[in-house]
Amino acid sequence: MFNEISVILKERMEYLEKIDLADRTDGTPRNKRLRQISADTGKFLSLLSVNLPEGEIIEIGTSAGYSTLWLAFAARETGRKIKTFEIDPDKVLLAKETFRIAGLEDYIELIHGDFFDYSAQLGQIAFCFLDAEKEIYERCFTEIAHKIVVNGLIVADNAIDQYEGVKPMINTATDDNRFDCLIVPIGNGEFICRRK
Ligand SMILES: C[S@@+](CC[C@H](N)C(=O)[O-])C[C@H]1O[C@@H](n2cnc3c(N)ncnc32)[C@H](O)[C@@H]1O
Repeated sequence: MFNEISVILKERMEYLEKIDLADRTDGTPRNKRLRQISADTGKFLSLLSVNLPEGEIIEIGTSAGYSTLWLAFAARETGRKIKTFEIDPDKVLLAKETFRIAGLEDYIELIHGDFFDYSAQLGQIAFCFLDAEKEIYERCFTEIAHKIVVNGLIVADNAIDQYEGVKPMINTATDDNRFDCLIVPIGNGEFICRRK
């Protein structure tokens, strides 16, 4: 999977990595920064999502599509499709560009809007990557927990570097007997919930 990343795709990933790095120091306002996952986290998401049960694969918080690309490698491998949600119009434009350049549009459905306006319409979910504002993590968990299929996963980013923000979700999920949960120290810390 990782050996099949094309030169064009690698270049787009490096381009986004550079913007993300510059964002962190050049005074770009927080809501306009790309705030991407690390490459290691991306590989981890690919590996986790390549062997999923039946159900939707979703991402909450697309930004410019960097994390979506990693999920899309697995989707290409397995012939599946990701639904990714992004509320910010400028980031939607960047993400569209990313998916077009990467040639992975067939494996990605980009939805411009607030995730909560769409969550009720979702069917059974096999995988959710949660990477939006930390204040909404617990609500996202509550909205989707009952839709996660057996052996399905929720993976939430920033469980270590923004532990206090993610804590309400961590506590709610850990207390929920339907899930086995663990924080994995990769990238910014990934909180994984597996539906029993
Ligand atoms: C941390 S960034 C996502 C980074 C991206 N996952 C990556 O690694 O490339 C969080 C994104 O979530 C988006 N967002 C926040 N609340 C949202 C909501 N309710 N629905 C959809 N997107 C939302 C923000 O606009 C922002 O672009």
